[in-house]
Parts: sequence; C-alpha cells; structure tokens
Amino acid sequence: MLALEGLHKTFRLGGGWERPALRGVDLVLQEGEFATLIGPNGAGKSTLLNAVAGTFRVDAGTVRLDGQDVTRWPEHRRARLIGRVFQDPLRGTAASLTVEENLAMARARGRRRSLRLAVRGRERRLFAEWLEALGLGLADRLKQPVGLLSGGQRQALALVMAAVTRPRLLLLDEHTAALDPAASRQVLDLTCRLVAEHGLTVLMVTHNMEQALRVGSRTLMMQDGRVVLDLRGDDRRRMGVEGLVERFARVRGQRLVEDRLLLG
Ligand SMILES: Nc1ncnc2c1ncn2[C@@H]1O[C@H](COP(=O)(O)OP(=O)(O)OP(=O)(O)O)[C@@H](O)[C@H]1O
Repeated sequence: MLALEGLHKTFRLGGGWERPALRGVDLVLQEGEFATLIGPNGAGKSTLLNAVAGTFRVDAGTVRLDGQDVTRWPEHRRARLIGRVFQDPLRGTAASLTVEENLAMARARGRRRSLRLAVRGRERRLFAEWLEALGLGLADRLKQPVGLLSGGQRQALALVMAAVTRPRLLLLDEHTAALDPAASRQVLDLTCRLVAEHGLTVLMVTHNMEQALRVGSRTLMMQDGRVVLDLRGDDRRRMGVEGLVERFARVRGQRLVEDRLLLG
C-alpha cells in the first residue's frame, strides 16, 4: 500500500548549516495496517509524515502509494489519496465555516469535484447520522461555526472529515496530544472505530508508549532519521510498556552520547 525506499531529507538552514532529518528510511505498510510511530524529539517522525504527504521534495528515495510512484507528485495531488490530522485542532477544520459546511468540504474533496458548500436536506440528514453515531454532542451543532467547538470536538470533526473521504492512507501526527485526558481518550476511541469501519491504512505518531503498543497492529520507533525498531505479531504482544520505555531510553541515551561526542 505504502512503500518507502531509501528516503533521505536534509534541511539546509543557511550559513552552511545542515540538519539531516531522514537518513535512509525503508518502510512498507500493507493495506489495512495500522502502525504507530514513536521516537525521541527530533528523530524525524513529522518529517517522515511530511515526506509521505509531499509537503516537500525528498533529496533521495521513492514514495509509492498503491504501487504508483508519487515521489514527484505535489502535496495537493497526493491529498486525494492521503488524509491527515495534525496535533493542533485548528489545522484540520475551517473555524469560520459551520460544522456541516466543513463536512461538505471534506465530501467534495473526496469526490474530486470543485468545492460546493451548500448543504441540502438529504446530505444534512446524512451528516447528522454520522455525528449522532459519534456521541460527542456534535449532531445538534451542524449549523454552528466550528470556531465555537471545544478542542476535542474539533479534532473529532477533523478526524471524521479525514476518514469520510476514504483515504488510501491516513496520517495522524500526535492528533490527541493537545487534548485533555478525557477528550484524548474519546478521540483515540473514535480513531479506532473509524479506522475499523473504513478499513483504513494508518501511520500514527504518538509520544505515549501505552498507545504505541496497544493501538493498531504494528509499532515503529525512529531515531536519528532511521527506523530502528519494527514490532508486530507476537513480538509486539510480548513487549510491555516497560520494555518499550527501556528501548526508548536506550536510543535516546545513545543520542545524548552522540550529541556530547559531537559537541566535545
Ligand atoms: N522545516 C525545517 N527546517 C529545518 N529543520 C527542520 C525542519 N523540520 C524539521 N527539522 C529538523 O529535522 C529534525 C527532525 O525533526 P522532526 O520534527 O521530524 O522530529 P520529530 O521526531 O517529529 O520530533 P518531535 O517529537 O519533537 O515532534 C530535527 O532536527 C528538526 O530540527
């Protein structure tokens, strides 16, 4: 479904400074796989998601989606195949538009038609049904501007908008991290429900070890621009949070030692 081969990306910061962020990432996600991605700060997790989404061109390597080489496709073209939810609830929805207008916008995107925000009766009933099923109190607020919603409600809406277009791949970049614990749990439950209902293929960045092991079917760990751990099946089931924390501390410790060597 998603196949990454030899991805490299170095950010050039001016004054001759360079920051390598991806140093040869190889990764295959099968259709319907739900992988979580952890790693210390600066490991390259968001850069990897950006490379897949086409936010920038990679320096080397290929990105394949459904067997198509999309490496040179611009972001907007890849967006027809890829849904994405960010950490910031403000990024996935348009604050000045109503809940139903946001949903209409998402549906129009999924159908590859021009944007049409006028919502008719049948469509409104369909939206109400979707939101009713979430049980987050959104169904009665179809005509309210999204700017009036709580962060959790807004993130739930962003998730529904990303899922209803039936993307071939869903990228979740710490999408529950900015929410309070109750909202975070609700949005994570909703994520699992939507993923199961639509049979989505998912790559989800998280800093929560428990989530990284218990949510989805595969756990990846990055360090210094590479995937350094890939757990699934029995290995994953046997791995406890403590074991993962220990592996994480080890890669982070190594990073600190390397940084000290560099600074020294
Ligand atoms: N636009 C950019 N310009 C310059 N450097 C960047 C840019 N984006 C990322 N980097 C650098 O690339 C490296 C990887 O960053 P990235 O944001 O992908 O890490 P991350 O694993 O997502 O970290 P975090 O968990 O803190 O979000 C870091 O050294 C970061 O400073």
